[in-house]
Parts: sequence; C-alpha cells; structure tokens
Amino acid sequence: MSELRFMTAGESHGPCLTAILEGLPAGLKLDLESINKDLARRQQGYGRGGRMKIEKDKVNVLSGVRFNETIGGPITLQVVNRDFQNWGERMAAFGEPAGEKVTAARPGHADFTGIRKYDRTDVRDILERSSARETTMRVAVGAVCKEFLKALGITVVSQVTCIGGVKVDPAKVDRAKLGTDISDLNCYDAEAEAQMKEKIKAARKEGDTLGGIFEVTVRGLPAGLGSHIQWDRRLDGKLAGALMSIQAIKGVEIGAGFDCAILPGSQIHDEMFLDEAGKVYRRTNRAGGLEGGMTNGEELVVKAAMKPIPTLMQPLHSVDIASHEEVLACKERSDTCAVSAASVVGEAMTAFVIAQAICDKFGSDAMVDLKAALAAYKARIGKEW
Ligand SMILES: Cc1cc2nc3c(=O)[nH]c(=O)nc-3n(C[C@H](O)[C@H](O)[C@H](O)COP(=O)(O)O)c2cc1C
Ligand SMILES: C=C(O[C@@H]1CC(C(=O)O)=C[C@@H](OP(=O)(O)O)[C@H]1O)C(=O)O
Repeated sequence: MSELRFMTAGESHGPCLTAILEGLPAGLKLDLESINKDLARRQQGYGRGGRMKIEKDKVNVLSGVRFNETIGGPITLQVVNRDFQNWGERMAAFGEPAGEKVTAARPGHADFTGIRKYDRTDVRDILERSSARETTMRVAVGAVCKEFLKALGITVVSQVTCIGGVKVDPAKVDRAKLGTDISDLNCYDAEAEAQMKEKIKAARKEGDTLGGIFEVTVRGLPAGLGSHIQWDRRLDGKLAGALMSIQAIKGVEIGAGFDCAILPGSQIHDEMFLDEAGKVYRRTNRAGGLEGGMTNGEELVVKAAMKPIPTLMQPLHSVDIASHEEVLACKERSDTCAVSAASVVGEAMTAFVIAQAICDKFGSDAMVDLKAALAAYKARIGKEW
C-alpha cells in the first residue's frame, strides 16, 4: 500500500465536508491562501448553477499542521457547507424524517442503482454522497499536494480544450501561460471560449446540459516515477484511475491517447536525439511524458472527457421508485456545464497521484530527507544522459 492516502466524508447539503490526508512528510511549509485559491477556482466557470452563489468555500485545517508546517500526522481539512442552513431539517442526523422524499430517479446519476443497492426509499440518501460537491475536498487535498510538489520544483496546471463540441485550436494556446487562469472557463483560446459560452447559454435556455474535455500538464518531473515492474505500479494506470474516479469523467487519454490507435508508429513515437553536450532530447511528446508506466522526464500530459450533467431542467424520461410509474426525472437546480470546475479537480487528482509516486520513491518522513534523496537520484540519472 502506498504511504500517501486520503479519504473524504460529508454530504452535499450536510453541515460540512472533511478530508484526511495522511503520509506527507513533516517540514512542508503550507500556505492557507493557496488552498483557498484552488477552492475558489473550482467554484467558478460560466455555466455553473445557483449553488455556487451560496457557497464561498474556505478550508479549516484541523490537524497535522503547526505554525504553517506539516508535522507528519494526518492532515484534517474541513469545508463548511453554507447551504446546510437551508437544509438543516431535511439533513438532520437524528429525529423524525422531514420534507418530501425524492423518488424520480435521474438517468445518468447514481440515483436508481443507488437506492436499490443500499436499500433506501429516498433518492436523497444516494444523491447527497454521489454529488460532485465531494470534489471540494479532493481540491483541498490536491492543493496541499501541489504545495508539496512546488517545493520540489514540480507544477501542475490545466486547461479546458473542448466544451459541447467547440474545440480549442492548440496553435492558439500559449502553453507558457497555462496555470495563469486568464479566463473564466480556464480556456486559453479566447475565440473558442467565446463560442463555448454561447453554446452553454443556448443549452441553459433549452434546459439542456453540456460536457467537454480538459487537459492537465505536469512540469518539472524527474524521470522514473512509477514502474514497469508490476501492473499496479504503472503510473499511467494510477493516473487514469484517479481521473476516471471524478464524477462524470468517461474517458482518459495519455499523450496522443486514442490517436495512437490510428496513426503509424513513425508518427507516434518520440524519437531521441543527442544535443552538443551529449544529453538526450526529444522533438515531440506524443507519449505525454510516460513510457513503460514511468515518467520519462518530459512534460506529463493527460486529458479527460466529461459527460453532460445528468440533471436537466427539461427533464429526461424516467421512473418513480415509489409509484413504479413512468415519470420525468427530478430537478431542483443544477449546473449546465462544469468542465472548468472538473479541470481543477483533475489538477488535484493528478497532483495527488504524483505526490504519492514521489513519496513512494523517495521516502516521506521528513522534507529534508526526501529532498536529499531526490537530489541524489537526479544527480545519478542525469550524470551520463
Ligand atoms: C464539478 C462537477 C459538478 C457537477 N455538477 C452537477 C450538477 O450540478 N448536477 C448533476 O446532476 N450532476 C453534476 N455533476 C455530475 C454528477 O456528479 C455525476 O454525473 C454523477 O455523480 C454520476 O456519476 P457518473 O457520471 O460518474 O456516472 C457534476 C460533476 C462535476 C465533476
Ligand atoms: C455543490 C456542488 O456541485 C453540485 C454537484 C451536483 C451533483 O449532482 O454532482 C449537483 C449540484 O448540487 P445542488 O443540487 O446543491 O445545486 C451542484 O451544485 C459543488 O461543486 O460544490
């Protein structure tokens, strides 16, 4: 089992959300504002629903940190749900049930299978935990991991590359600007972004929803994180699993991804050359920085595809779990599109997996030892090549 792990708890409309992150070394300097900044980034984006106007996510750090530094113990992170004030009676842990049950399952959500699997009669018992409100805590955990990686010279950035079929032109994206959050949709092609907003506006008007694609890039990685030795040590598998675990993510690509199935080897594999100093370099990075389940020293590039939001204001045909009748799916309020929010969650999950790989390889008791081990390793593998 990996040393670094986390778990989240909390319902979407409960009093608060919590995460426990265990296994980071002692002696890591943490900045509260950088965690809150990522929480705010996750809340923004054209197309989000009314809930985001209520919440102003801020983290409380309840353990594992003293005087701005980790001390090696589990780090407990908490975010209070402001909306709980409006749901108190319906979300009480004890007492008599209050409010009407939700019984019209939404296609595309966890509702229908959840109530049967967990033997519940109120869809709320399922939707409270299946809600992507939970991603708040993934982002808080990811922000801590990003601080850890930053201390080692590694940065994690993202961009939205497609919404509702409107695609970014890669030639128009200044990749040096990635991570500077220049736009509302976390998109670095202004023309495409304007079209994306129009698409979202039209979808909202029609009571419909949209999905899209985001890309996460990691810079400053040492070669050799992950391993070819065993299936469950391959970093590509871990990254794909972590990104796929985000609510509504239905596809993950590493580097050229699905294009690899179409193009010949001569147009896919990244040829190696030697510079004047005899150091190896590549002119392309279609592998997305991963070969044999290990980082190869190039930028890591992963993409994830998000399906359209399942709650439609023009509801889909469905069934009622109480009356056994055909009905229209339930709707309270919902996002129309949340791809930019998902991109921030994607950064977080990627940062966690990379932080885990670093802790596995270089030890995770104390920052000073980890930094020394990383420096010694880099010196060895950089000596000849
Ligand atoms: C950031 C984010 C926001 C989301 N917002 C909503 C929403 O407002 N309404 C909704 O029905 N689903 C929303 N979803 C998607 C559902 O949570 C998701 O589709 C559901 O949990 C079922 O899981 P699955 O799509 O992975 O099968 C959101 C997902 C993410 C990542
Ligand atoms: C609360 C968040 O996202 C929620 C994810 C979500 C879902 O079904 O996944 C449904 C909506 O919740 P509500 O019904 O309270 O409006 C979103 O707002 C959040 O991102 O913080």
